[in-house]
Amino acid sequence: MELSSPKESFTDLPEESCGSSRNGDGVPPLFIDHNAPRTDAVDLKRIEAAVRVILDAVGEDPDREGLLETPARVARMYAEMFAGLHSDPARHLSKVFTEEYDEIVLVRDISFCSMCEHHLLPFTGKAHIAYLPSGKVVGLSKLARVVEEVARRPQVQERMTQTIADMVEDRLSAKGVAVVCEATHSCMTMRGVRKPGSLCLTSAMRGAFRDDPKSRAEVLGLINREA
Ligand SMILES: Nc1nc2c(ncn2[C@@H]2O[C@H](COP(=O)(O)OP(=O)(O)OP(=O)(O)O)[C@@H](O)[C@H]2O)c(=O)[nH]1
Ligand SMILES: [Zn+2]
Repeated sequence: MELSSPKESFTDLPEESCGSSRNGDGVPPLFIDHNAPRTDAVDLKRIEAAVRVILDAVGEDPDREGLLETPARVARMYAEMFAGLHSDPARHLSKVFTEEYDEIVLVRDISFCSMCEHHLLPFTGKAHIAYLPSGKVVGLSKLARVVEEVARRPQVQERMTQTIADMVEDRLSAKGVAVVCEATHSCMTMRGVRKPGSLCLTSAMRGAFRDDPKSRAEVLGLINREA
């Protein structure tokens, strides 16, 4: 199964295609964040038209003053929420450095906001990423960047968790990878079954964390430890 699921190869994207290299008015930005995913690959005009249809269909007047700018706002919002479809989050893991450290590295409580692919409603929570290095480590912020960008896709939590684990395992050649995500799904809290407070936990274990019960228990103990 293709877990990272970009629709094309992004390795050949020109550098300037990453980040908000221009805004809607064609005015150059103050700076270019080369770490940011693309937000310019989304068809804003088609989203705007669709939002007008939705407003009309629910019985609203898309031409009343308060809603005039709403289709454009929603289009920009989707471009932001789905920017991860147009980038390869694993690129953040390309700058690794050598360090003789072979114990657990864990970054906990990385907040994220993703979109459930069934209802296009947000699921929000925290991701915890641990790995056992094999001579190579990566900047800690890069793990958070991977979470931030993988989250910006329509998906289920299970796939998001596995995608992150596979990227870390692959790029760092880690001896073990553990990813745990915990999230609240709006589609379960604000509609449908309406269960506020319910939490979904998913994990993806690779290498030693999957095969060795002691390593698995150690990393889960660190993830669950009181801060
Ligand atoms: N496994 C999994 N399910 C999810 C996730 N996000 C949303 N869902 C579920 O997707 C399911 C979609 O079920 P359907 O029966 O097709 O849609 P529905 O009639 O809107 O379902 P209800 O939410 O029960 O009202 C629901 O049970 C959601 O809770 C996720 O990340 N992982
Ligand atoms: Zn849902």
